[in-house]
Amino acid sequence: MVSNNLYFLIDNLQDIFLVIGALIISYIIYFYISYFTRSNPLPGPLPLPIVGNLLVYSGDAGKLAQELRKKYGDIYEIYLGSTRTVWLNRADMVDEIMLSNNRIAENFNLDEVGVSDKGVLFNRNLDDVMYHRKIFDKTILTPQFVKNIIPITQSLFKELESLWKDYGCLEGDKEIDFCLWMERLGFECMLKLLTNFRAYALINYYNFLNPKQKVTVPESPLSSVVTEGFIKNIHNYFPIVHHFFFSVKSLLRAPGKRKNTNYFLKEKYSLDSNIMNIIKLRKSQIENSSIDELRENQDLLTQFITMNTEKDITKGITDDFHSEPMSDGNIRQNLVEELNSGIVTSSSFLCHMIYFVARHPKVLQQIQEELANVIGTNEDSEITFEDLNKLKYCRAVITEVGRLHTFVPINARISSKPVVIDSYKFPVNQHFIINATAIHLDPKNWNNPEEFNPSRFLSNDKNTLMMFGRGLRSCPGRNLAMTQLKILMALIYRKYDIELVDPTAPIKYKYAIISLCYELKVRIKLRKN
Ligand code: HEM
Repeated sequence: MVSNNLYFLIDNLQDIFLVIGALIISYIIYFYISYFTRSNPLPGPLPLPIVGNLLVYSGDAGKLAQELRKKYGDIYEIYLGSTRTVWLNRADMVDEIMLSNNRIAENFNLDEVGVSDKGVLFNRNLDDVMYHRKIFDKTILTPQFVKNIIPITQSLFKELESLWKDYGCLEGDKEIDFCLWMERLGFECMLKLLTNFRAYALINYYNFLNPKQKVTVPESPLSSVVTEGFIKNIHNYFPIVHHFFFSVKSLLRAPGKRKNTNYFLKEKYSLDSNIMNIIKLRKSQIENSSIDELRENQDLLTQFITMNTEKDITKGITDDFHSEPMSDGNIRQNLVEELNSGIVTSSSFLCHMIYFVARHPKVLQQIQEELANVIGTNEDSEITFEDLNKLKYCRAVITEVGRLHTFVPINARISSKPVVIDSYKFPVNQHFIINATAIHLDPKNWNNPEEFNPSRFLSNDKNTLMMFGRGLRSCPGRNLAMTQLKILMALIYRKYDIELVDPTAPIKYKYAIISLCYELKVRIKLRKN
């Protein structure tokens, strides 16, 4: 009896395997028939079913884009999972497509981390995106808002200098990791600017480095927030998105991937709950304050929370089509994106600038001459918005760093109408990847593109520059970032000499949507004159 049942089971199992095998083979045949008969075939590696070309992806999309360009030319196609993406590598190819307001297709796993239906960067709800962008245009993009970062950065830089002094690293003989200090400075500046809270990240980091001579951390409503953990969450935000974006959904939990997937989900959860605690705290403060008290400080968080409520302090930045308050999910995600971009992108950028300038003494000399001419020789004087506007060479240095080392090396758009590129016709909803690095290093656009030469931006028009993207989805923090980078440049270079511990080593960064610096060992010394 038992052996009869066993034979029956084995017979049926064989049938089941045969059916599954036939289905798989049919799918593979169907996949390759569709592939070889697709319209507009472009050069590119042969994709595999389900994973597409993701198996060739080793973690750096910027480098991959360059390698593929060498092999396949200015336009080629790559399958990210089952999505066919067309990669564009020349400035004249991207003009029209950059005007589209749509960035991310459905099947990139971003729903898993809750970023595709909230905020701006990866949100697929275009009505929400454009609404949030309108709000940004009336807040973070305005000169009134941007100006606030100047006193905040100057005062926090003084706090940093005093900690550096106590730490004994201003004599030029002690190594520090500039990247970690700048992330914490950026964190305090952005937290203050966007939420009007302090978390004392600089002091906490000093205490971590110097456990025997701790500095007292002042009382703060955010004292329950563990700043080092919070900063790690923020640092990890783009790596989280990168992990999910460049993975096939069915393999996210496969051995070898599962550990990272779980780690990143935990980090995102922790980031969200830290941000939610800040929102709850501000909401309770709003409940207990009059509208006049709230008007005294126009931080972004209070504006997000009060818009379209009876305590609206925003002077109507919303529009006629949106009469509801912003949802908690959108407040949270917008704040995550602003904080993250303001902290990690700007501090990584600053580290790259320090690195380039340290390797080009003539550029440093010109920066210092401009600072002396515009701001004067008093190394502790207040720096104003008007001073910063006169720093043309410093601006050129920042722009040249952004060109030579493209911070967002590849960018994405989806066509919102049919488009013709290089005589290929593409339908609506075609996914494009724009290789900004290739455009920044194209000899057709730039003389000696591999050379670090800030002076090119004193005369050259910047038509093909993609440092802050382009079109309706260009970076809304561009004015803020420029101002903050200039003020930090001024505060650092008018007073200190910075030496790379290993001047011959390449800078340490990894690709994670942006180019994320994770270590910059330097020695700092007060300037002699
Ligand atoms: C050096 C610093 C920065 C660089 C190089 C940079 C670069 C970029 C780039 C290339 C994009 C994509 C634009 C496009 O697709 O056309 C972007 C988007 C964005 N950036 Fe920045 N950014 C910086 C700083 C900031 C700051 C300080 C903030 C805000 C506080 C910010 C907020 C954003 C947001 C919210 C988006 C998404 C916009 C959208 O999807 O419509 N960025 N940034």
